Amino acid sequence: MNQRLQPPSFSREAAGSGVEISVSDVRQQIYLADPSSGTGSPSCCELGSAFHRLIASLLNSSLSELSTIFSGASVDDWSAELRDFGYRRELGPFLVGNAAALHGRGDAVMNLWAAVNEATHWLAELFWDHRQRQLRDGKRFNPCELANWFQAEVPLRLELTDAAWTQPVILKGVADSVLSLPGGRRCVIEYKLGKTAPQADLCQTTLYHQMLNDAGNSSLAVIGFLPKRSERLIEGDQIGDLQQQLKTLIGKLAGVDRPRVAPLPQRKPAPTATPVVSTSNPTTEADVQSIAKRLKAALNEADCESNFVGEPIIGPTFIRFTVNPARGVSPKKYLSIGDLLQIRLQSNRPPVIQTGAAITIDVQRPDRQFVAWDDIDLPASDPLHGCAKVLVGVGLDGKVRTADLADTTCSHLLVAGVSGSGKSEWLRTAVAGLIATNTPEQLQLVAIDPKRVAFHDLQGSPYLRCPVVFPGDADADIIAVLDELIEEMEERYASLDGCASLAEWINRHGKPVPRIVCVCDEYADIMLASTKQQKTIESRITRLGSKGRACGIHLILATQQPSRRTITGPIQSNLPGRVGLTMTSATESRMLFEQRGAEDLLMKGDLMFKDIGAPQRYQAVYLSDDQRRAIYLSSTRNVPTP
Ligand SMILES: Nc1ncnc2c1ncn2[C@@H]1O[C@H](COP(=O)(O)OP(=O)(O)OP(=O)(O)O)[C@@H](O)[C@H]1O
Repeated sequence: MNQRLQPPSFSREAAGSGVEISVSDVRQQIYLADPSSGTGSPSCCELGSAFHRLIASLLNSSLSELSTIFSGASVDDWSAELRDFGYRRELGPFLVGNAAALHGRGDAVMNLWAAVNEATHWLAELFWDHRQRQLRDGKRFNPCELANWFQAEVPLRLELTDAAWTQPVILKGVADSVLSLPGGRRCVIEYKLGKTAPQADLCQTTLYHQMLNDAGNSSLAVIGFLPKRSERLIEGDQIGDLQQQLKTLIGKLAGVDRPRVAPLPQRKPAPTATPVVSTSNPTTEADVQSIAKRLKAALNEADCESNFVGEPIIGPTFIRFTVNPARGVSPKKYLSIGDLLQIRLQSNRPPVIQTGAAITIDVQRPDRQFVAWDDIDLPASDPLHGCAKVLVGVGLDGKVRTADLADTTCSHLLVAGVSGSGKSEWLRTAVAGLIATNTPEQLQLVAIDPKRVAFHDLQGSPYLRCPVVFPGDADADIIAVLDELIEEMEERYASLDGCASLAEWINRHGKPVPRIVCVCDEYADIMLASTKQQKTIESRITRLGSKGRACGIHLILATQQPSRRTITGPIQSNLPGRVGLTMTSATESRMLFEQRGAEDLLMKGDLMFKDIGAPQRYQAVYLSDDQRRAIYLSSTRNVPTP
């Protein structure tokens, strides 16, 4: 059964003066919104536990055992000895003892074995490096010293409070491992076996990190072992925004946040845009009541008897109704009645229906409003750093949503949508937002434009790092452009001089270094030119995606065709922020968000955005051609600095 369709059931308990919630609950909720992992089946869980026991047991070995294991002459010898020892002590007995339960699960067992190989090699390398350091310092190699720095299965607890919450939340969980380094620094480590859910794993580790008392002086690492080892190490001071977003999610899950009802926004239509359904009268409260009545009747007709929860919320593009299914009605059923609701509500497209803690039904607003640039407040800009926030759109609460490129959860963005969905407009407005909040010393743009119309107006802008690249022109060399960015990235890393990030370097030296944003419309057109080109471009994107953020280099890539051919594994995992405009099918929506829904969006800048948790719906900001040109060609920041 599709787990996403079940309402979440959290192990919420009243814990004296607060609501208790576990880190696994939070992870599960993020995972269900983005279920790209294969975790969850009992046999896999059993293998996962065996894997964790194996690592803990290796690290708990005695001095004489470790000395024997590490008596060989190379790191490969150490790795082989460690693996064989682990097999004899933990894995072999586990496999024999569970032979019946593992019958028919040969693939899973082979995966476990591959992960054990990767993990023992990782440990062998750690011990080898430690030995080199000890020898360099004139000390005797003592493997137990390093092993003792690891503490396995560490129980953690944290009380969270917030002025907007009705009561505190007690967060509990058990971290896989805490590494205590000399000098007091600590690192939370989560070991991941099998295909990981990167976002859920990062969030889980971030919470454990926050639960350490000395979170400011510690870091976190998520280490995956399948199909190959992958390590993601993050310094504590880089995850402030993620922690804040997680706190908001926790407040919701624990049911302690106070509900908010947004006022009815009446925004100016954009000069060139026409409403989806023409109406001379703006939506009134009476109209909303009438739509609610028709919706209720249609739900009853579809055997989805529902109770309406709270007031409908009116956004610029649609009206959101929140409902609870009556007893006996499956939440899954709502996902199959979109076409009927569309007919009964006489709208152009089926409503967007999302299931989760409650069911939301987004009905097209009869007098669709567009969000004009002049009506929004741009994000604040720091006098030294500028601003790394990209305009995403305006939400149901009337507030502007931004994607912070400095944040790990959306350091690079993938944008997708059919022709006419508003993709190019979104990219152009995103670029305008960045220009308006930075000086040319704080921001440099690299624009790649296969359609030749998306960034035409940028030519001549003082923010361009190099002239706009028009693939197809004789002198346009995309690979060379990406290679130049990689070279810049490596140079920046080399000159960080002990600073954990570019931001820290800028603070230390008190002068700006430009953030570089490479924005590319229709990247799939370029990538799919040939198999060789695909591999080459993919490898460049992977390098920039995995290492670019810390030194201020970011990618924003757009495509009309979100398919397996264009959103390949490396691109999926290295471009974490997602902007989805209208798609042709639910399959495409799943490609980007792991859930359906984007196929029912209403074109013209109606979009979903996802960094952590479930995707949220926004209306993109509209910028007229003249305004955009003026912003592109100006050389000063347009917003006041705080
Ligand atoms: N945020 C917006 N607000 C209002 N109208 C919009 C918005 N974004 C796009 N539109 C309207 O939708 C039309 C199509 O947008 P756009 O050219 O960006 O689509 P696209 O997805 O890039 O399509 P293609 O790939 O064919 O170029 C625009 O001409 C504009 O009228």
